[in-house]
Amino acid sequence: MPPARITVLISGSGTNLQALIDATKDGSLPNCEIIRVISNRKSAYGLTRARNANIPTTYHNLLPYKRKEGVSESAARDAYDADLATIVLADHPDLVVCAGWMHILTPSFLDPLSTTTPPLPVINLHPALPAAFNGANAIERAHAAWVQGKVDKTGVMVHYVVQEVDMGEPIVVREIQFQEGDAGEGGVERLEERVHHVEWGVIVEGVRRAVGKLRGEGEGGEGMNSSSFVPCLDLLTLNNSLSDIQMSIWVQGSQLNNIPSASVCSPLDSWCKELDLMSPVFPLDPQGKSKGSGD
Ligand SMILES: Nc1nc2c(c(=O)[nH]1)N[C@@H](CN(C=O)c1ccc(C(=O)N[C@@H](CCC(=O)O)C(=O)O)cc1)CN2
Ligand SMILES: NCC(=O)N[C@@H]1O[C@H](COP(=O)([O-])[O-])[C@@H](O)[C@H]1O
Repeated sequence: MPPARITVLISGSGTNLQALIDATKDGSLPNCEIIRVISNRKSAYGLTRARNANIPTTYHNLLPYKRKEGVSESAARDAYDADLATIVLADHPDLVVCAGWMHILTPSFLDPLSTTTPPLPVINLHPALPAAFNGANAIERAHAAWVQGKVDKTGVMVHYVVQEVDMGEPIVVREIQFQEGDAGEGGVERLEERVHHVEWGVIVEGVRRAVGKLRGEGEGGEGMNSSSFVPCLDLLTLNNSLSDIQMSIWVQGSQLNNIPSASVCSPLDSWCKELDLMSPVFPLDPQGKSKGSGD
């Protein structure tokens, strides 16, 4: 079977792109190839990561569209997105991954992809739980809600992209419990660091599942212990210590319940091992410099 062709959209440092690049090389994302990286920001360090990995890159900026005489903001965005779809479709990818893409995608982009045969799926990494903090700055907003006592956890998900922002069907969801150390000076930054470490694993698992689904490999995707796999189990809640994993079960974005890991049946244990979630070692920080900022 030829490798799955993946196009990645970025806007910033590209640490999640780097996690995908590393995964295609170390075997944790088997038979997948990143065929192009597209950024809306010229200075995005993710473009450097792509070039270092010999992956074709495209810089697709919105400003020239907005500067055209007599063109409204929405018309400019439509034209921009239509051209983005043309760029993407020219490579005949199997999957598009938004890894920190900081534009809301309009139907001018989504419609051409959904009407190809087969439809070209778009997935997105979002640093929040389903329907919790949709849109930009989700980590900061979740932290503010925790400080105000409104939430006791946040998380990361990969979901299918639909027009309604961050409301597409979740593919993988992982909860993150707030910690005492998230309060006070530097609390947001400490939370962000934990969120990013979780993201680097979740984005790989999300792509693996989306590719598995494209290939008709069932819920868990290739390599999962699918015979005993609990299909609806998409979520692991890691509280402060890995030794005490709380399992929550989400189905189609709705949380069903929390069950203490002690009562977890063996298939889940094997699933945990399969995903290396029992290990205290999260995915290594993708190589390359620390998070930069987009321009
Ligand atoms: N139609 C969709 N587009 C996008 C989705 C989606 O689910 N449906 N996911 C987002 C990613 N994203 C959150 O995960 C997100 C990114 C950016 C914004 C946003 O408000 N962007 C502003 C501009 C911000 C900037 O340029 O700095 C905007 O587009 O006006 C919201 C959500 C990817 N797109
Ligand atoms: N709403 C989308 C969104 O907030 N995406 C976020 O952008 C960052 C990209 O980091 P990276 O450039 O280092 O991969 C990630 O934290 C990702 O969750």
